[in-house]
Amino acid sequence: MGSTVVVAMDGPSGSGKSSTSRAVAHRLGLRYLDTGAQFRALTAAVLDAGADLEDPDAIAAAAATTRVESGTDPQHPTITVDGVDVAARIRTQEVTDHVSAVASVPQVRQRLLDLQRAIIGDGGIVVEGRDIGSVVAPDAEVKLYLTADPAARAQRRTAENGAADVDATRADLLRRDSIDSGRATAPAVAPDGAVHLDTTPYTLDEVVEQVIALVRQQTDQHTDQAAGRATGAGSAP
Ligand SMILES: Nc1ncnc2c1ncn2[C@@H]1O[C@H](COP(=O)(O)OP(=O)(O)O)[C@@H](O)[C@H]1O
Ligand SMILES: Nc1ccn([C@H]2C[C@H](O)[C@@H](COP(=O)(O)OP(=O)(O)O)O2)c(=O)n1
Repeated sequence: MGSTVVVAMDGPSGSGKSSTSRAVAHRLGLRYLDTGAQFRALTAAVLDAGADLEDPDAIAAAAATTRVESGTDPQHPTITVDGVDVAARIRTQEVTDHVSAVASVPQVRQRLLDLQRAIIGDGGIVVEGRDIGSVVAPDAEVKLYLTADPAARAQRRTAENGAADVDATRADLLRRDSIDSGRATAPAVAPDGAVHLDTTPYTLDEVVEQVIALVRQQTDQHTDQAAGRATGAGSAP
């Protein structure tokens, strides 16, 4: 696999972005970046700083001095805040409850946008989130928009968390969908040019196979186009 490819994977919670991205990156020898984990990490830092979560300026100030680092090995992704491992902390209900509010603050998004683009660098990476194909990497060679029925998403999340209350999980997913897609800065959208994949009827393995086939097809197309440009193929004599 060409090591400069960027695969942008967007979609709502529980659509399968993380598990699909990690498996695809591992299979294709690419790096992996979970941008949701970065927003969760800044949220944990903002909570620890005791900032007023109703006050965007207070959130921005608390986030401004926080150093977030992401390890991009798809088999062992890591996330630290000021050098401290926060992998478990960012999955707590407290962080989940507040992450969409923190992610709505423009200064928070700008700070992470700079970091995300620095990590993407020359590519060779699968990046997942809500604004990857639209804002972070609009020139990505491969753009995917994953969805699934809310019932399936809630069922998946409930099983993953070992929680009992599917209805509460579903309500929480829909609450975050609404904040994420309604915010003014970089709202969660289906990016222009993204291939829409409804994962509801497919197993994770089936989705991974479909995405790998698409990445191969799209990157072959790009290679063909580049070769065409190099030889002048397709242009007027
Ligand atoms: N196609 C699928 N079918 C069934 N379960 C899936 C599928 N894709 C992902 N899952 C499971 O659903 C849960 C949420 O998936 P995840 O990849 O974390 O979604 P997202 O990153 O979009 O929130 C995980 O436990 C994962 O193993
Ligand atoms: N690129 C991104 C990634 C996540 N976010 C926000 C919106 C999401 O509700 C939270 C958490 O994202 P995450 O991908 O961890 O959420 P789930 O694992 O799907 O529950 O962060 C964002 O605004 N932009």
